Amino acid sequence: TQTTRPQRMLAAVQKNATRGDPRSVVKAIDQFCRQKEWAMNVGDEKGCILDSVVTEVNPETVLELGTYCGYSTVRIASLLPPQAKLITLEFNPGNAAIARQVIAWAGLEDKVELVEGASGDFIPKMKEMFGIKTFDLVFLDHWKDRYLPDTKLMEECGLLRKGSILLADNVICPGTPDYLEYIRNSPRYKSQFFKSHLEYTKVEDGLEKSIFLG
Ligand SMILES: O=C(NCCc1nnc(-c2ccc3[nH]cnc3c2)[nH]1)c1cc(-c2ccc(F)cc2)cc(O)c1O
Ligand SMILES: [Mg+2]
Repeated sequence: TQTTRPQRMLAAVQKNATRGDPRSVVKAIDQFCRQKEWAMNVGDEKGCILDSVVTEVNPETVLELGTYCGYSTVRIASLLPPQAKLITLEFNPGNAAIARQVIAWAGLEDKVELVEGASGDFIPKMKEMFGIKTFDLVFLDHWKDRYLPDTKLMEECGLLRKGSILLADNVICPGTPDYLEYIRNSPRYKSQFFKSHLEYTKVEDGLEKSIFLG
């Protein structure tokens, strides 16, 4: 029977990457997406911007919305300090199953809590489920029409503190116009746009980095 693209991506990781070596997992996925099949990972170009933000913030608590196959999960988790925790939310059970194996191949399962479900259901439960008070860094990479409602929900649930950083993928392509309008005009945020390209293509895209001012 026909395999799925995430399954073929995992096979490429298991064939070409070294167990316990996150960089080799990232490289294997980027090679698969460039040479074999495009897939919606943040990719190597935007991935470098993601890496620099993670390194700068040096977060103890991270929330990733939209795990997909775990590519950005591995990039982020590999840069975290020892006690730090990354919670990542995936809606599609099939993708979540692949992501767990990609994260395990990278040897990062102890730093990552992968939750399957809808952001609207889980964001209000973060405190009680994981003992999280606030997030130092949130990486938004899930459904593009959920960025704005979920940002408002995180504000309402008190999950953001003065200085929390939101980093949003795909603000140009596929685009998140309502989120950009809100975050760039809100007095509660200071935003900065990092121009880049849609993963593995020449199509224009970029990341929006926003600091919550409290
Ligand atoms: O849809 C995307 N990413 C979303 C995956 C996801 N993985 N998990 C979720 C989730 C998780 C909890 C949720 N709770 C409620 N909705 C949820 C959705 N969403 C996406 C799409 C593209 C893309 C660009 C150009 C094209 F021609 C086609 C596609 C590029 C990208 O970089 C993306 O990130
Ligand atoms: Mg994306």
